[in-house]
Amino acid sequence: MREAGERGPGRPSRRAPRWPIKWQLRPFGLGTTMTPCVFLLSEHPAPEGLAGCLAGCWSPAALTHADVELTGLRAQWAAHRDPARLWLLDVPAESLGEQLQWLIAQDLRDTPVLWWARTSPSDDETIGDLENQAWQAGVDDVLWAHQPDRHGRQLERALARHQARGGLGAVLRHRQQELHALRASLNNIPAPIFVKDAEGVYTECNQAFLQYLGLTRQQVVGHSVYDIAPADLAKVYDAADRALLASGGRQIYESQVRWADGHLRDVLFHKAVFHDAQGRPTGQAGAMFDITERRALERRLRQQAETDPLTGLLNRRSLEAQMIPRLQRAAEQDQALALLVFDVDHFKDINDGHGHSAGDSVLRLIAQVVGQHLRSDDLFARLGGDEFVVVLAGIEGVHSLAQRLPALVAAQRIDLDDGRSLSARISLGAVVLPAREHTLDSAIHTADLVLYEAKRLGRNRGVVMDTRPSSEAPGSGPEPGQGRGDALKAGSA
Ligand SMILES: Nc1nc2c(ncn2[C@@H]2O[C@H](COP(=O)(O)OP(=O)(O)OP(=O)(O)O)[C@@H](O)[C@H]2O)c(=O)[nH]1
Repeated sequence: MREAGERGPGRPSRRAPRWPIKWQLRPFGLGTTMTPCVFLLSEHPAPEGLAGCLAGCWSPAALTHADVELTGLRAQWAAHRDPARLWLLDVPAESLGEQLQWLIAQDLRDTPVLWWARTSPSDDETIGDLENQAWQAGVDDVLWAHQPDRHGRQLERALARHQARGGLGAVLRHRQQELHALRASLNNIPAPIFVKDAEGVYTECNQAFLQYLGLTRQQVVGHSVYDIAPADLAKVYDAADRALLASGGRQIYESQVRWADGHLRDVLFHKAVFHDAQGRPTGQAGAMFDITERRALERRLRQQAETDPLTGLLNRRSLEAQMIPRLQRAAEQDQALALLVFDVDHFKDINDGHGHSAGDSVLRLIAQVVGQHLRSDDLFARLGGDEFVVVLAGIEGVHSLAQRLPALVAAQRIDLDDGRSLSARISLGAVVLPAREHTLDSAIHTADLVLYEAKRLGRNRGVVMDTRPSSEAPGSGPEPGQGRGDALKAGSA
């Protein structure tokens, strides 16, 4: 039996009968060996010609196995299903396709199916149409009742074709074995794998996929991402699927997937489209790779690379990186820049007198106290040793902050492990720089000069220098006690 739609064997030749049908059927294996064969009979009453011919060429033993049954076919079939029998199925012409579908469902695809058509069309065109229709439906050949001289050859041809290709059933069995092996392989792959059709419906997945999501095969196959994933993630997958199908190629992207335990995991998707014979995208196959641990490690490494391990503040390198867009924006938008630099007074004495770890505690405490008085968009970094820098998001409040911070630090007491306690002081230099291009280094250098001034003035204080020319200063004028144009303002804690 051919698969529906397969090309037919072509029109039988119209030659004169050569042998009686009995003789023609004998050599084709329809004798004692009983090649399984299904005849679809198109009309009532029974085509006795055919039945008679077949009976005549059958050995008596084989004939006892032959069912010549013209009605109640499906019930008979279900009761006596036996591929070694000859089946004559009564099929009206109009339901030929339907009957073939039913036969296909019976997995009889390695059995030749011939249609005994008792219709006697008058013209070649009608014959051709009906034959085409039959071949399209999957019939191996059409035996016209009014052309008995051809039947032997037609039957021979149909059987030979089946023998030559080992029977479509064998091919299907082989394919089923391949599919089985493929599924077994997929199930052995630890990465979750899935296949979806062009509408985004899952058609296949492996065990790892089911385990990863904590779902059963029934919950996945036949369903879409909207059935198995949280709505927000399903939208992401759906958009990616559509983009992939439109591109017709491959896709790699990162997203998250709700794990079997309900937690979200970071996942890398690798997907590719597959196409039909005409090159149309018919679906996609993909694999998921869990990158949660890798992402966490990357985050840790990035954090280590960007932060000062003692205080958790930005280090100099990441401050530089974050300052690039800020300095650029300040230059483009004519914004002044406010920057504070401070260090611990006589820090060496703290280290020498209380030990290095006491010095570390002082640095940590200062970072914590100062950090509490900054805004989230201010940048706070430890430049190294006991030197810190703050870049304010705006210049407002720079004077009060410069004066408050030394006092806030001085008010802290640090309890040491040996029961003693100590306090620390800081000196701070702040600059307000005019709106033009600056580098971080030049800004820090200017602030450092102001910090030295604070040290010179006796430490434990903040000094502010506003380097803006008065023309750039806002109309509000300086804050009380604030100088302008390279003026210094010092305040002690
Ligand atoms: N505990 C500790 N000490 C450090 C660290 N890094 C640098 N230091 C010490 O910090 C001290 C810095 O001293 P300086 O800034 O040169 O001088 P100072 O004693 O603070 O004096 P002034 O700045 O003039 O007030 C040195 O003794 C360094 O060894 C660190 O991570 N932890």
